[in-house]
Amino acid sequence: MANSAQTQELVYLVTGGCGFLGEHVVRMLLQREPRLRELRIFDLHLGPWLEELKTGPVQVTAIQGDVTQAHEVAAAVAGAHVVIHTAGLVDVFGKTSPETIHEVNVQGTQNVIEACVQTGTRFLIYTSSMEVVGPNIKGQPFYRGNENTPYEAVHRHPYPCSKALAERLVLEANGREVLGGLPLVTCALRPTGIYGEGHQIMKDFYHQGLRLGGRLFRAIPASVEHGRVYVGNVAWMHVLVARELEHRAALMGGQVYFCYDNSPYKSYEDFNMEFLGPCGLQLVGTRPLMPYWLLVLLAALNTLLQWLLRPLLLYAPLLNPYTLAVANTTFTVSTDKARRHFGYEPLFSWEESRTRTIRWVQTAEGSA
Ligand SMILES: NC(=O)C1=CN([C@@H]2O[C@H](COP(=O)(O)OP(=O)(O)OC[C@H]3O[C@@H](n4cnc5c(N)ncnc54)[C@H](O)[C@@H]3O)[C@@H](O)[C@H]2O)C=CC1
Ligand SMILES: CC(C)[C@@H](O)CC[C@@H](C)[C@H]1CC[C@H]2[C@@H]3[C@H](O)CC4=CC(=O)CC[C@]4(C)[C@H]3CC[C@]12C
Repeated sequence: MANSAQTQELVYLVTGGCGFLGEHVVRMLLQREPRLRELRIFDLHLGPWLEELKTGPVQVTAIQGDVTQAHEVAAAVAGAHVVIHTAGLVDVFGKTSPETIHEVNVQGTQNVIEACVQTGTRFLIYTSSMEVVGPNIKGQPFYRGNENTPYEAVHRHPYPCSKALAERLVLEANGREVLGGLPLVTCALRPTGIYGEGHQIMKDFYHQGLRLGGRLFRAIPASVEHGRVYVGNVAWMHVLVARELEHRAALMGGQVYFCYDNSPYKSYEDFNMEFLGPCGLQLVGTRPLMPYWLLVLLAALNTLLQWLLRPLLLYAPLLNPYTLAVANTTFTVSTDKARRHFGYEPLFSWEESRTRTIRWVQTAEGSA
């Protein structure tokens, strides 16, 4: 791609391009990748907002498709220079079966890899997750760790298991020969908890607070740090990796990079209050209002209720044994690998990220 710096001749494919992160990646590419000729957006559910993107100089091609269907993936990948694979089932609430999570997140990723090999696409960026590392099932803290920090990554939950398997497939595919005889170059990005415009869980917390008279009740000690990263900076890292991967293939190929920015280290609940507080909510309690054993009991009760109600309706509350365990285990990163390897610097400051997110919560709720 070296000779296309001045001309618009690149074709990118973003899988999951209508999702929370995917939409930001799509918009960031249109704003900040001048070499784009065509941007393909592949998703199971296409958003109506895509229509507004079709008026610009870049050809925007919306493709309704399923990553579990190899032929649909191959048709979408054929002719693309770069694939950014964000599509996945982000389910830690028991909404879908473990089999479905595996089929989408693992088999779907395998289908993307094979499509690149069979059609000659050389650059594949995979949206992995912090969950590939932890928190592990032993609840061991990962305190401001980096990509080389020793940590026993042991999982049981279908979601982290699927992300870990998919990431391994992507990294192992680095160097495979693609159609045309050149090597496939892959890398994986590991966001911590992404926040920002479009974050459904943030909206769920907001609605929960409204239902409780403007109050949320602390369940997790403030001392338990949880890594968070602004969606715009995650999108920017994807764009930057896609731009640099060819020229720095020897350094970046087969590598993993945590997604990070200058968002502060706080507990998950305290971090959310950076946005929900200015929207009128209050977090009650400087310490957890309930003993941990009671939270464990309530989480287990939610699992029982989910199972009992499943024939009638989907009951998927925020509190379940997995989300409680994850929220209650410190997991934060401190790294500069992305800066060292491809010159990444956050595009949005903490102040900008916070303001944009507050504005979104306010308008999203206002529109609702
Ligand atoms: N939300 C977060 O805090 C984090 C997310 N990630 C990863 O980032 C990626 C995007 O996550 P989000 O934007 O939060 O999720 P999301 O659910 O908002 O977006 C996922 C997109 O993938 C699409 N999709 C799902 N199944 C599909 C299939 N079979 N075929 C085609 N498209 C399909 C969905 O329609 C959706 O548009 C995922 O791979 C997730 O594992 C990683 C770390 C943190
Ligand atoms: C009910 C309370 C215990 C409340 O504090 C629960 C919060 C809980 C819903 C979230 C706490 C940590 C979140 C996860 C974390 O950010 C890592 C993630 C990475 C991903 O790839 C997908 C999302 C998630 C699993 C994220 C999901 C929500 C939490 C478990």
